[in-house]
Amino acid sequence: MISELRLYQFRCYFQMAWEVPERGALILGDNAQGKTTLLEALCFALRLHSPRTAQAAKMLRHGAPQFGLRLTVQDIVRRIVWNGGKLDLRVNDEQRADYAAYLSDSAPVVWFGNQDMELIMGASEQRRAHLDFLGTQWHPGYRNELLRYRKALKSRNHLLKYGSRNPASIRSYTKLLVEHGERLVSLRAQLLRLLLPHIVQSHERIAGRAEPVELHYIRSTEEPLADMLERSFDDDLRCGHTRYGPHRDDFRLCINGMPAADYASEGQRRTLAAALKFAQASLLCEETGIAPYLLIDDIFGELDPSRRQCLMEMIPRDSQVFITTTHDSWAQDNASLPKFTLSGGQLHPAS
Ligand SMILES: Nc1ncnc2c1ncn2[C@@H]1O[C@H](COP(=O)(O)OP(=O)(O)OP(=O)(O)O)[C@@H](O)[C@H]1O
Repeated sequence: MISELRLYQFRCYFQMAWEVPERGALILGDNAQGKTTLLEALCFALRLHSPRTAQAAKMLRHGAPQFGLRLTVQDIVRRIVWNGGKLDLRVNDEQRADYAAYLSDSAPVVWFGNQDMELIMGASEQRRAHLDFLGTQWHPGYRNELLRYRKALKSRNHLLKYGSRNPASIRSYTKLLVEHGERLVSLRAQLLRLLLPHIVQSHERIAGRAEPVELHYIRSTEEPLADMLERSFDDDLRCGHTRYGPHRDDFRLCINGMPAADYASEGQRRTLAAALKFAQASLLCEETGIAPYLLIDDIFGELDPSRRQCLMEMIPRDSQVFITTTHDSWAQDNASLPKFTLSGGQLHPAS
């Protein structure tokens, strides 16, 4: 459990220290007070991942030269300093050489923000990002394959764009792309198979009735990736980028046999998106044996009281949970978490 968080020059926070209650907290604040930023800081300190940006530099307070995060989890202190484009990662003052070393003993996280409500209908990038964040927390090999795939893709695209006179070099990256791409696809498909029963269960609890839910992995090509990349070589050269592979894959949720993105009502899509998030929490519990931290950003105020109650009951018992809201009334109704108000970058226990 997290017992303390300290921020330094992190987005809107100049300096802040917070003694974190054992069960987590419900954080109430007006718009633009730093609620999402607080959850982002927790997410980054735990997983080196921000759901808002892929560039750590964006988290730097405007005009500041560096930012720092310090998280105490039981008797372990995790510390991150970003300075001049470099991240210094330490656990109990010992430097961790890279992301993988820092993450190796950090607990999983489930992030549930407002934009996730659009997960079913939204762009495929959003669903891939969602799947990859889950995958990297589920299986150590997933992160490895994903990073190697991305590296090969970046190099191949660079050559396609700027080095077209050298097809042999492009083909050497194609080989790497296929090798890591196929492994990544098979891990993603395995992950979706494991996730499905958790979604079915969560969906039934939230919707209050059983409806057939399916989950399909959609490849950007039906052909083996190696064949497709060979066949599209000239077109890729003309376009200057790689048009097939796991970076273009997607997954689709179906309800009652029909794709939810095309046929489900808005309410059904939101229920499915919530089910997907809570399924993620129960899958991570089951697969890693560790209750994930839940970071829930401003979604509860939008839901009716019975649905809120249902979601609260679905939070894994041992999870530490952080919920933000602008809705005073819902915060007052909810007696189960310690409450704080956030204003001007400072947290205060709510009376
Ligand atoms: N890098 C940065 N440096 C300084 N301030 C920043 C930076 N990035 C964002 N901000 C500001 O931080 C403030 C708080 O943003 P945040 O998204 O955390 O607010 P919030 O309380 O979640 O608001 P809302 O309820 O509207 O979602 C905003 O005014 C935003 O413009």
